[in-house]
Amino acid sequence: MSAGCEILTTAQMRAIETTAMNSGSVTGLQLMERAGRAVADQVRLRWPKAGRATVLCGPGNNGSDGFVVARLLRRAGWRVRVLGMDNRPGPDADHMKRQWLAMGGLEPLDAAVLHAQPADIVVDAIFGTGLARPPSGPLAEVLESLATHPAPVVAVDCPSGLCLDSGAFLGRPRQVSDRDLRARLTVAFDSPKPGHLLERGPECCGELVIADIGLRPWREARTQQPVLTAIWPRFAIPDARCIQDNRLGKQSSSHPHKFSHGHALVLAGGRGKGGAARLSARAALRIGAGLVTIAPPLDALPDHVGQPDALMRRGIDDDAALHDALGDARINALCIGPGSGVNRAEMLLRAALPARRATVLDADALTALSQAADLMGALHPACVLTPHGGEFARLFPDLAGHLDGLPAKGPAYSRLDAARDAAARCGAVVLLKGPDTIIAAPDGQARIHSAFDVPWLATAGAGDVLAGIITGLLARGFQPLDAASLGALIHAKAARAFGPGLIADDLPDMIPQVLRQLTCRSIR
Ligand SMILES: NC(=O)C1=CN([C@@H]2O[C@H](COP(=O)(O)OP(=O)(O)OC[C@H]3O[C@@H](n4cnc5c(N)ncnc54)[C@H](OP(=O)(O)O)[C@@H]3O)[C@@H](O)[C@H]2O)[C@@H](O)CC1
Ligand SMILES: [K+]
Repeated sequence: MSAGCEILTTAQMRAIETTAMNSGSVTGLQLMERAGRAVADQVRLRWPKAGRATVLCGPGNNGSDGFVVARLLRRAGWRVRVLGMDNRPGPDADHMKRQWLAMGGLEPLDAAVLHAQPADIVVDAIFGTGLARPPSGPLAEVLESLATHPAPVVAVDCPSGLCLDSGAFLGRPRQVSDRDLRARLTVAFDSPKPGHLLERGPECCGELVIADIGLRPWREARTQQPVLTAIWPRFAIPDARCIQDNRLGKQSSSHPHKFSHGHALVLAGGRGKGGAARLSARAALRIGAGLVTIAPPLDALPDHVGQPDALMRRGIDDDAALHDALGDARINALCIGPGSGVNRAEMLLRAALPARRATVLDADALTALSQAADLMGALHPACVLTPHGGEFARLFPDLAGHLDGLPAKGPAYSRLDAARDAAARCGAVVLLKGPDTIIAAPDGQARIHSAFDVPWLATAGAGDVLAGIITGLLARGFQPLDAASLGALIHAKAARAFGPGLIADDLPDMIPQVLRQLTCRSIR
């Protein structure tokens, strides 16, 4: 699967910047000038009529970018105030500051000064990738008062205080707060960073633009493959790094047969409890699994008659019956957990995991896993775990614990770190659900999928549908990391296409429309 756009950590970004400068082909001053120009250009694009800008410049290079923005906006006819610090910057930063001082003044970076005069925009260039600890003293006061400032905020690289590796505000609770600094627009450089997409990042960055500052040759010269990518990123990016996957709609042979698209087995719960598994099974059919069988206990088979007719039914009462069913090697993907009940899930897992088929563990299967330590040891690389935050905390309490409390220093431990650590520990793919869904593989590869714009996806049964989509993709032969990533993408796209008012039952039937969008040429 083409994996979308690469995400760079702040350390990787710094390394690329250093390599570029050491090559002698580009200087730090040139990079700063390009960064500042990119921000000024975006401001002028959105506010074509010159107005009043207040630019807040911090102690490091983020602040230097701010001085460039101030200079370029002044040249473009804006009335510009700059609030800055009386610190001793490095030579490049000093150069940028002097260039500004040749054309304008410098007021103290102070909350009262910020509010002393009105502005049409405020440019936040206080902290960027170098934020190392929670802001304190007067800088913290400026940031607090900026959060309630009436003018739109344009953030240079990120809203200041946001840790670009985790998406948490350093020194602040991780939950949503009225005191969060929310930018209207964030202009970041070269590549998105994890914090743009995780936790508070997407909401607080506002519109995110990734600006090209000429570092591409050094980014591409690195030998290692990207290990962290954004799936179907929804931000503007200046190059063609976002490639779509064309394999989804393709038949796997020139004479396709239903078995060439796999056979998914969805284990269901007892009488009257089959709805969740039916949602999963319907989604597995819609995503294109060749055959889908729903398997409740024998006495619950009548619950599933004709829903839908394409669904096959088979009674599976116990682990022995599942073991028998798995004698058919064509059954190549299992879904265990939705509506199954915890005891039944545990029994089924004991039979299923040794068979080493591709297996999605959701809902009750995750609870069963958290209660039986030996099952955790039976997981294998073809398993996909799909916990939400609560299930994750039951499965990996120590990892979830790292996310509690105030993030005290950067880079803060992130949901990405937690998902990666969990995948490495259990040897399976972990999809940690949320508005920022993270999909992590045991080898460290990870993907982030942001779906902050579809809050109506948080509806009963939506998780069962996701489990079914992933199971169907596994049946079709997608690797676990790809199946989980594409599953998250298609699930959110289906919800987006339906719009508010969605119930989980609507999701599977939106899948054909999403597939047409994703693979329009190859599916026809
Ligand atoms: N990478 C690139 O390609 C390019 C990057 N560019 C730009 O550079 C930015 C990164 O610059 P940067 O490394 O100087 O970091 P930045 O965010 O300005 O802050 C560091 C300063 O803040 C200080 N400090 C830290 N925490 C603090 C706290 N809580 N309270 C108080 N002080 C604190 C810290 O001091 P120290 O920790 O040493 O005390 C240091 O002085 C990046 O975001 C982008 O805008 C472009 O110009 C060109 C291309
Ligand atoms: K900033």
